[in-house]
Amino acid sequence: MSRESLEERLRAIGAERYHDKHPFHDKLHGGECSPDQVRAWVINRWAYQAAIPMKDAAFLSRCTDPDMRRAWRSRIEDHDGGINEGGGLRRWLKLAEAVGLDPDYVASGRGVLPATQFAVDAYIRYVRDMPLLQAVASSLTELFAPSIHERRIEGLLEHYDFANTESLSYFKTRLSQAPKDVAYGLEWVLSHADTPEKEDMACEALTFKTNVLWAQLDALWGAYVEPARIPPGAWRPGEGMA
Ligand SMILES: O=C(O)c1cc(C(=O)O)c2c(n1)C(=O)C(=O)c1cc(C(=O)O)[nH]c1-2
Repeated sequence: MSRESLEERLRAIGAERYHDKHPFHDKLHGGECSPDQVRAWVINRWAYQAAIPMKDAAFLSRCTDPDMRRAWRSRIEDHDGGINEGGGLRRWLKLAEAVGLDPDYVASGRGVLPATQFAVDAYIRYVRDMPLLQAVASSLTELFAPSIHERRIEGLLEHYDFANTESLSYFKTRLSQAPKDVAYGLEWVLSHADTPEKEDMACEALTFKTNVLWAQLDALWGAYVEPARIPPGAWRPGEGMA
């Protein structure tokens, strides 16, 4: 198989399985979420945001090539940022504040749905334990992220009063960060997946990751969209407000 055909296979996985196809995103971007459904999304998505620098730290801990570590470490800087200015995580908390939540409540991780926590923990473990090729390939959902971020910025600005440049700064910033990460990750996967078995491994990793993302939205839908069924211990409307 050629590099081109592997890239085609990877893109086909995104076209079929990426979470931009999930009905929760249609509802969110189309202005059909209630304020509490938006809050539930912000609280649960925090769990994913918080896991990302942890999985990247797990990645760095097993990476023996200094050049690769140098290229990869900016991912942690993007999310954690410096002591004073912070990074993506702090920008996410701006969104939390804008939708009426107490940022300390969101940052505590309390109220996150059990299935969401299982999914994000599985992502950290996957990156820590699987062959490096799969650890890298699992990040390639970011090939498809800029277009969903663009659609989200547009949809939220159109439909919700809380949306403005400050509250949506997380997504705006990702528009320039994600392409640099994914260009590196894709090139690395295409040049290291040099046997049919390794190509399959890369595709399996990307499929696994689309499942991590999809499972989070299924959990959200089951808990907060009618007929809503909020699991014990998960966030209930009214809790964690500013
Ligand atoms: O809003 C989204 O749909 C979305 C999806 C993804 C993704 O595809 O994993 C990421 C992000 N956002 C994101 O903001 C982000 O920083 C990010 C890092 C990673 C990763 O796997 O390393 N994915 C994503």
